[in-house]
Amino acid sequence: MRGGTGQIPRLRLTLSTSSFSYACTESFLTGTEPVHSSKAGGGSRNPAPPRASSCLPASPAAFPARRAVSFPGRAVASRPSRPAVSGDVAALRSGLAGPASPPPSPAFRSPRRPRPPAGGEPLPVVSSLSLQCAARIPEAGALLDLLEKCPVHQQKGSFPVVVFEGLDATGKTTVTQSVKDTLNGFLLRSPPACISQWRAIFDDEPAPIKRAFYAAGNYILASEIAKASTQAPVIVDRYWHSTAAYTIATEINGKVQDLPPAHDEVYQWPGDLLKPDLVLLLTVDPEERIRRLQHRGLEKTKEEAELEANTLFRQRVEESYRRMMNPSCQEIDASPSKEEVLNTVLQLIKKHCAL
Ligand SMILES: Nc1ncnc2c1ncn2[C@@H]1O[C@H](COP(=O)(O)OP(=O)(O)O)[C@@H](O)[C@H]1O
Ligand SMILES: Cc1cn([C@H]2C[C@H](O)[C@@H](COP(=O)(O)OP(=O)(O)O)O2)c(=O)[nH]c1=O
Repeated sequence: MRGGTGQIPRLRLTLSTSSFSYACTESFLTGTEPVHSSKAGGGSRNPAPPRASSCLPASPAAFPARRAVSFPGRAVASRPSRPAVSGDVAALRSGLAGPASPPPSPAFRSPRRPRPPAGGEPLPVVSSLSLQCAARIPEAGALLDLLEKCPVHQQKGSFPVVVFEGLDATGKTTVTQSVKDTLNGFLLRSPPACISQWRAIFDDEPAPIKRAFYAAGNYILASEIAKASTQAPVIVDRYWHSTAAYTIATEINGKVQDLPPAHDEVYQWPGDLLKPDLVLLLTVDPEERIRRLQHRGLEKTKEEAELEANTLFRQRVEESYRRMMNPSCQEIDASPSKEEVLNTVLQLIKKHCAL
């Protein structure tokens, strides 16, 4: 069924009254089995691991050949030309290409539907949306399959969960690996390893679809965090704050002053996403960051190219990080040596987490 007719995907980014989520994921069904957590190796960027069996859909037949289908949604999905600033903010709040009015309470539209009654069929709208998504992007179907397996209410274990955020080349990969080694913990990243092989595919899609991928990745990652945090401290390289900050900075053009004001609901953590204990935001001055980027010499993602070319974009991402709430980010100057940064980080973790 997944390879059905070329209907228009209904992937929508929705920013509603308490946070934002992705209407594509309205089609995500709920399930009961947690996704297995993986002990990440760290160090390598954008890993494309062999398909982990625990994360795979049931059969390769689930992946019909990709078809080039023209996509009217593109017009909606591409970055909007800049209307009045207040219009941008209103669009962010009420939903890009989303419903004209905010959804009824509960205000936050979870990427997932409530669990269907035991043994019950998925809601018709759910299955039809899911098929629409999957018809054009087979990997979307596989993503839905994975999300189905994640429990709806994800409980953190007793060990601390510490997230590292920051612009590219601020030192996240370096410090997360060292903290993981020091604390003998788990190192996980967003998007999680089990879906990272599809990242290039979704990165080439219009913005709302791409973001739906990252948003879904956070929920899949949350199940891995939930499981791992019952066994050891969990270190996370990017999580919801990245998805939110890059989305806001992309959808709002212009200067930092044009961002939704501090305390706006767009900076809120989603109500149904497992929260970390501590979020550390690594910052370095722009010159040092460029030096590190050049030294690293890896192929650039679109966001990285944008960050390099566009000072305002970089400022908007960083400022959006600073405005994130509940949990907010604790900023760390990551310009000193690797050893000094590690020391600062470890002290903060000791201070804020029960270790
Ligand atoms: N504190 C530091 N001082 C100097 N160089 C650093 C420091 N931290 C990281 N680097 C170097 O900067 C580059 C980018 O770091 P990386 O950890 O890959 O950043 P990110 O994961 O945030 O993109 C790498 O070449 C890394 O070795
Ligand atoms: C996790 C995540 C990353 N991104 C972007 C930010 C980065 O510019 C790009 C690459 O992220 P990443 O692979 O984590 O790069 P790095 O190790 O250099 O930090 O993807 C999003 O736009 N949304 C997200 O949810």
